[in-house]
Amino acid sequence: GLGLSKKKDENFGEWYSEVVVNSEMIEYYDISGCYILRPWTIAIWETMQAFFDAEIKKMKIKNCYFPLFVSPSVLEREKDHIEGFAPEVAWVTKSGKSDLEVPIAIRPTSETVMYPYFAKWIRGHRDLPLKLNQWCNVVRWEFSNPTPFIRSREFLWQEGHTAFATKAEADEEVLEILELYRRIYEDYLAVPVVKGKKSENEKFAGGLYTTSVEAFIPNTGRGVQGATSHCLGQNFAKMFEINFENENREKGMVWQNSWAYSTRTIGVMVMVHGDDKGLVLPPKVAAIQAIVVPVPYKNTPMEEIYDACLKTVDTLTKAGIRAEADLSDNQTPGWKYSHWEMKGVPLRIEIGPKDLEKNQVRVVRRDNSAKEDIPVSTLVEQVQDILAKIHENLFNVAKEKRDASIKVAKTWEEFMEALNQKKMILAPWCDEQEVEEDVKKRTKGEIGAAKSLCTPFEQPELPEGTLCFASGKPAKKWTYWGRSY
Ligand SMILES: O=C(C[C@H]1NCCC[C@H]1O)Cn1cnc2c(c1=O)CCCC2
Ligand SMILES: [Mg+2]
Repeated sequence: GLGLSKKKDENFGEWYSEVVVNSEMIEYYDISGCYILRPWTIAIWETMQAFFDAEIKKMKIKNCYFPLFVSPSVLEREKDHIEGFAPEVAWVTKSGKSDLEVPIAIRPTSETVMYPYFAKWIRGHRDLPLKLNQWCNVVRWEFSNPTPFIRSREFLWQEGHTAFATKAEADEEVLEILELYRRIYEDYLAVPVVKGKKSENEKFAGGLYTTSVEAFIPNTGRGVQGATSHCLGQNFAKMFEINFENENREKGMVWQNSWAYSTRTIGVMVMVHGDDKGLVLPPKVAAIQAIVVPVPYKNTPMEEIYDACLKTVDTLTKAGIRAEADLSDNQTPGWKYSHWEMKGVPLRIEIGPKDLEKNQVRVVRRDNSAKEDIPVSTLVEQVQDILAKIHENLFNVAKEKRDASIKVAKTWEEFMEALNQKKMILAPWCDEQEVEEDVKKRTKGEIGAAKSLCTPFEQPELPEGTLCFASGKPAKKWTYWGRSY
């Protein structure tokens, strides 16, 4: 088929939109901010889900399902939680022709849906820890520019909600889940992320502290919050009276966490790895890892070539590699090459007459276009090795680009220069909330203000006397700053 009409480095927004459509991941929908997720997307989502679901099952976390609908009294119970978000809540006000007595909210997240029942189910310390997760959709009626996967009015996610007798248990789980999110990005999507803590300003208003994995899109110079793992402290326990009787028969409130990753992960992967030929899929999440294409030659009999293609698919499939053959007889090999490149299939395997003669196949990598002739006898192990190399290369290239986008800034001038160069800025900060507010005010503009992205757990050395880049007060920590999605 035809290639992309937009280039990644020239018109990122339109390039992205074209890639997600031409790779058959997304179909646009008639309601703004809503998108159809096609099988090519769901295959990616299911692979990550299989990993994450297995991992949380090892942690004795159980899946459940709570209703989509929330009654207003409950939704508005936790004040800080809701006031900042109220405009984003979608409401059902009618059924058929008649108005509902009381409007019903559609869940934007499920803390308030679940926690009245946590209060009911948790009586004594034997009921703890209570650890639930649900795979569902949520609705947030966002107004800023909708972007497939990155910012949509409905999205798929998992949301974990856990309750413990002690803070120590909650703290430990927050980091255990955060490590799973790092693995989703780095081990499955080949996207480098930074683990860190959100500022007071940026944390989940209803919580005690928020940790996150932060990605970065070099082309737009914007950070993107990849996934979050919050310790809620006892805030919601107080609101919803979730308390228990401990061993000494004392009444105590539970310590809670909530954590989520969403289909936003897929958008980050597209933005980071995609190129001017289309999507580039990391092998672990590719629905098809190797596409076998027959290359006819003048009057050679096609049956032999087709048989070789099907045999190759069979051999690879038996070894656990997701392989398919494109034997459609109404497209040229060249058309097929660009079609499967657009869809981001990591490996193409070409089989023509000379390959038959030499009992070999020609393998072409999607990430760097490298070509290699491989004897059929060692096909499986070589394909497995190449797929592993593709993941590694995608990660390394993305990490180099991300690291090249990081700039250290110690003064306001250096900060502003780096910000305007679309960098992710690592700066010493006094950790004062008003100073962050001030940075937002001073950087406000057409393309959005800068804000803190996270305070990385890996802190560089902070020499005595280092001053905050924004306030000039004594700096307390190194923090990443930047514009964001
Ligand atoms: O959703 C969370 C916190 C928490 N929810 C559960 C999973 C982890 C974590 O995302 C924050 N949040 C974001 N956005 C909104 C809300 C909200 O609570 C509530 C109202 C509408 C918009
Ligand atoms: Mg939001």
